[in-house]
Amino acid sequence: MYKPSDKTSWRGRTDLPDGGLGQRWHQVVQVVDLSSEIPSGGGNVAFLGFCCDEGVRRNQGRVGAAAGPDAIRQAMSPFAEHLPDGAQLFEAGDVICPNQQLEEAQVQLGRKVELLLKKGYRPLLLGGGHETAYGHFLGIRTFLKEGEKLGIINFDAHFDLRSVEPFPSSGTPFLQIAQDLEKAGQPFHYFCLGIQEYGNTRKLFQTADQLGAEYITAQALQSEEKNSHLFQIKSFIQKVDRLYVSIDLDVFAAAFAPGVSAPTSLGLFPQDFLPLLREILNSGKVLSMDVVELNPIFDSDHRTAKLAASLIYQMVEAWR
Ligand SMILES: N=CN[C@@H](CCC(=O)O)C(=O)O
Ligand SMILES: [Mn+2]
Ligand SMILES: [Mn+2]
Repeated sequence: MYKPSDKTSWRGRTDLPDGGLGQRWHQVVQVVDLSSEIPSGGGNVAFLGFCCDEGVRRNQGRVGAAAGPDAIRQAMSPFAEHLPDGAQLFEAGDVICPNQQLEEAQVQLGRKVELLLKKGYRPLLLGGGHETAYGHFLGIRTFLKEGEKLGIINFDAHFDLRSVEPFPSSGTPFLQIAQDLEKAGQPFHYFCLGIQEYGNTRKLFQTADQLGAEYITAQALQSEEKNSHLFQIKSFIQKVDRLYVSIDLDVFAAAFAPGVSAPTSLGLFPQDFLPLLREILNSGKVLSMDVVELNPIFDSDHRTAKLAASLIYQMVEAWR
């Protein structure tokens, strides 16, 4: 289920006459093959794709997110290279979900995440539907030290706390995580930012409340109370040791993110989001991140892929 990168999606313009000063991401990104021994990551970011939309299919969504990772790579390719001295970028290939084998693909994804973390990389996963999150968590959980408290920050129009019965899907990952943590006697610290009331039933709000989940709606985030939101985020971060940050692109307004499984007309503007992301990354607690739900089939003019790529540019720059 794992395919190392052959770098074919990393292509873009070149400015050869400018030499080293004209470098772009597609020219500096280095392949790491997770099927063999890998060098230490030295705290650098490694991209890992999850080519999967089986969870979206099961969740009655419009499929296409399996092609998300390559679309994001193509959008990142031409970025001008401004990495800090000594920083490197790594490309760790894809975990691919064949023939509806979602559960096994999530286990495989978890193993690759765990390997990257153990070797000292900062994993940045490219989804895939939001079923990416459960596989991602499996790897994070195995890496965490005994007693370390994990906080999960999910930017999403939806809670993704649906019942795991009759089957797991892109709508269930955070309830799966809550249930796994409960079985292990560990707390579930979950903060969802950008919730749309009309996109979540009373049942989902009830589940969120029962689990002690924190959330801020998109409408509140767009209001003037910016400082109180930053304060709430800081307080959440203080309670935990490590952070897993998940960004579902449907948290953004459909004008910016049309290419997702479930578009959100009244979603966030990127400018609402960036100060929150910076606050989170400045904490120094972020262990691993993902950007999910890009569906290239509906992505007019690659708008959503370009948004995802631009967010990743900011994430790579501010992640410390
Ligand atoms: N990944 C989650 N997706 C949403 C889809 C909502 C919709 O189809 O409208 C959810 O399950 O809530
Ligand atoms: Mn989601
Ligand atoms: Mn969503």
